[in-house]
Amino acid sequence: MAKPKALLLGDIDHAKATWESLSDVADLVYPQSTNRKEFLDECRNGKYDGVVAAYRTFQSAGLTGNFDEELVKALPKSMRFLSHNGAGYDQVDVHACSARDPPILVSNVPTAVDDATADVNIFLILGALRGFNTSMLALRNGNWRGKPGPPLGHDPEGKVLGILGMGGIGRNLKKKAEAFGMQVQYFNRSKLSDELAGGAKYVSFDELLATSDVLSLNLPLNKNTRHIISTKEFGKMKKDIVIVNTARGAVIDEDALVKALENGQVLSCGLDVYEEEPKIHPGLVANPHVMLVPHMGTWTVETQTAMEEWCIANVRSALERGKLNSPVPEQKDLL
Ligand SMILES: O=CC(=O)O
Repeated sequence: MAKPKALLLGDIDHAKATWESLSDVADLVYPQSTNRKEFLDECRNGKYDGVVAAYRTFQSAGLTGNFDEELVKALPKSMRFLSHNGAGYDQVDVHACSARDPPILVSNVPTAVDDATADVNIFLILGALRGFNTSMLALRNGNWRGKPGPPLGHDPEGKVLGILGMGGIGRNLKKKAEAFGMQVQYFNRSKLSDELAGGAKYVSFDELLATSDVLSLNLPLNKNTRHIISTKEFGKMKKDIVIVNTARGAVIDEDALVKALENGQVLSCGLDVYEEEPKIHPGLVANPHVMLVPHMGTWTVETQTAMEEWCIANVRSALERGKLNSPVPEQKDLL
């Protein structure tokens, strides 16, 4: 009997041997196309017929575009599983995957990303509180600390950290921030159990905005969270708040953020993610009070390896057991 096929969209850099070991249960197939149109043509021309599971990376959107309704409809009927390499899966229209007949079940990578992302979060919190960017820029421009010298920074000790979105990364960040003496409060769609909250105070969204010294965005991007922080929300915050985002750029309205920085409502911010990556709002690039990292939350050998292994394990499980190990929560009714 012919083996099922497994399709790779994007690159595997660390777990190559594990990917290749899937050839004991599947024929491994790779796209020849170099853009979305060609990929859609390949799908429609039957090149991927027999593909049961696909593995995709965040960067593969450069080839296929987002997994939107058009793409989902073009995929072969044989395809039942999509293993997405990333915690955030806003590039995948899960609703379209569920609605297709037969549905495509989607998995993501929770937990493996938590430590590295929360580390970048802490780096950005400390950097933005201390205002390191101005003097780091001055030094590289040959001006030592710049003139008239950098403004004094602020200690994390005793500051209130508001975490918006208390999933795995938010909870990991909480523990790290407490080691720096920060007091943690959070808002989440639902209150966590005492055990998961670990003593962090649950507050309303408005209270989080009004009483945090540092606000960290740790929630997924979806239609309910796009621009969850915009002009109205900045207006409810403490003056001189520090904003940090390692989630997805579009949870903040970048235009509104630039204005809030310019009018002094926001003291400084630290960003790893942007609304239109790899483009960055010129108002952010121009502002020395903004720490900018080019989407590197999970960019470590250890974490990238763990994420690849995780996704391949999802593909193997799909092929061998007809089940994903870490299905996305939106599809729990389909399982
Ligand atoms: O951005 C990184 C991820 O979603 O894992």
